[in-house]
Amino acid sequence: MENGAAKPVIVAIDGPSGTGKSSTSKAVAAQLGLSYLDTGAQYRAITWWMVNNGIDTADPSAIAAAAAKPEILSGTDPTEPTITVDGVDVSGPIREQDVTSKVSAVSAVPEVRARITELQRAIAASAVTGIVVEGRDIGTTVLPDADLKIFLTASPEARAARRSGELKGADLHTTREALIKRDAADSSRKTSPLAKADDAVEVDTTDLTLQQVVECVVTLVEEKRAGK
Ligand SMILES: Nc1ncnc2c1ncn2[C@@H]1O[C@H](COP(=O)(O)OP(=O)(O)OP(=O)(O)O)[C@@H](O)[C@H]1O
Ligand SMILES: Nc1ccn([C@@H]2O[C@H](COP(=O)(O)O)[C@@H](O)[C@H]2O)c(=O)n1
Repeated sequence: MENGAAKPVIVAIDGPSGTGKSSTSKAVAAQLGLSYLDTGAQYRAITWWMVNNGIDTADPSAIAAAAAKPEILSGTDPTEPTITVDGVDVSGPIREQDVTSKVSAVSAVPEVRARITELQRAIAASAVTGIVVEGRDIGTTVLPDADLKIFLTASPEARAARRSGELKGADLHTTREALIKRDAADSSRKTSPLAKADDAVEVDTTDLTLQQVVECVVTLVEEKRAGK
């Protein structure tokens, strides 16, 4: 860049549910002074709006017709990420079971994906030092030219154990089945399914601590920046 400032670095982190995308992305972004975008929160926010406005989430044409209506704003400070819909803070309600069970159906609708993808690209383009963007299709569709693409994985057992710890001891079997069901829906949709980009680095987090995963990703970003 002309003034000698470093070029913004764009990091895409994708993977199935519970592999550690949010925890890793926030920590990496905070450590490296980058912005952070949780794209799952945006799909959850539009799902919350559909439910609250009486849209039938089993009816793709009703979802498509309403997709442009809600105003979704994401705050990208990794130490305090925010999400609002029409000015309302929805960071709590979007994590509730009702939204979780409906988000895959809403996010499969092409008009929803087009709208949210446009928002995501605009946010990434305006990140001054760079950004870590996490989701399901960031490396494949949203930011195919990202400087670094990571695809996190973990066994269903490890992911269920992590989630049930988070949900204060929710039943392991039920949690595992719910994760597998959501991943299957996200991987099999026609538009921009959950997938590893050909040029993504796969990191299996099953036997790694969160700290180890963060260190691994930070090292990969630093190597990229150094042109290695
Ligand atoms: N390597 C790890 N070892 C142990 N626990 C972890 C690890 N990575 C993340 N966790 C924990 O697992 C849970 C899920 O992590 P996180 O929310 O980051 O996953 P995610 O991939 O973003 O999930 P989702 O896609 O469903 O939002 C959190 O409680 C987090 O603290
Ligand atoms: N890039 C993305 C990100 C998320 N989704 C959909 O949102 C759901 C919730 O994501 P979480 O990360 O908050 O669990 C997810 O199950 C997908 O349906 C998406 O489609 N694309």
